[in-house]
Amino acid sequence: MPRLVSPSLLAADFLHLEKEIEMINKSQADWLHLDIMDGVFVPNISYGIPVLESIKPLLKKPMDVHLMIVDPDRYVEVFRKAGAEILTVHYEACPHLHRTIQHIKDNGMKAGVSLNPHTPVSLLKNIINDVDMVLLMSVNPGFGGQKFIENTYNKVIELRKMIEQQGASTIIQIDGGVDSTNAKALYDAGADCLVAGSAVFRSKDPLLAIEGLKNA
Ligand SMILES: O=C(CO)[C@@H](O)[C@H](O)COP(=O)(O)O
Ligand SMILES: [Fe+2]
Repeated sequence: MPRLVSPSLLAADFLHLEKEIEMINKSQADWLHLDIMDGVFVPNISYGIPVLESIKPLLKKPMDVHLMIVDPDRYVEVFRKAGAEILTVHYEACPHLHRTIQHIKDNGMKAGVSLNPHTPVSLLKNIINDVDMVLLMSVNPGFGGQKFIENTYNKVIELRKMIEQQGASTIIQIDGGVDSTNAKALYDAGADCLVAGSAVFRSKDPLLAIEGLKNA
């Protein structure tokens, strides 16, 4: 199984984004995680399209875009044009999830679906073979720097079992409160990709923090 690390830009120094992107390029990070929040689906507003467009020419890694917005279908083309390679939508925001996933794939991107901490993994049974990635939220979406929810381990194990039983090749991504204290246990439980904001950008040595997560 791959061990991927996708640092979340939400915890970066926004006054010096160029420096932060150069650090990501030099690092062992596999992707860059970009959190888009609309103040409606989640009680916070982050950053948007112009920031992604500015970063794109400098960034040498795939853009892993996590949409925490209502009606994400409306913005699929916009995020492809802004440079997204992976586009993840929330289960809770998509009444026609199968159509939304198809829409993302038709635009040449990998499609992900994210579950809030209270949303059961079992609800993915009829979509798991169609998605490239499942993002399990290990905090309530909307903010960085929150405490990891321990029940996430049970969800990872259940999801890994579902993926194997249904012969899918879906990547399991974990997002929220990930750091050096839980990274190894998450990989051991069956996670493929760890998102980390504070643990990377707020650390004294972000390059080392990324290396630590990758080799946990
Ligand atoms: O999607 C989100 C929050 O809603 C995340 O991607 C956070 O940005 C992760 O930050 P840390 O919990 O690692 O500080
Ligand atoms: Fe995220």
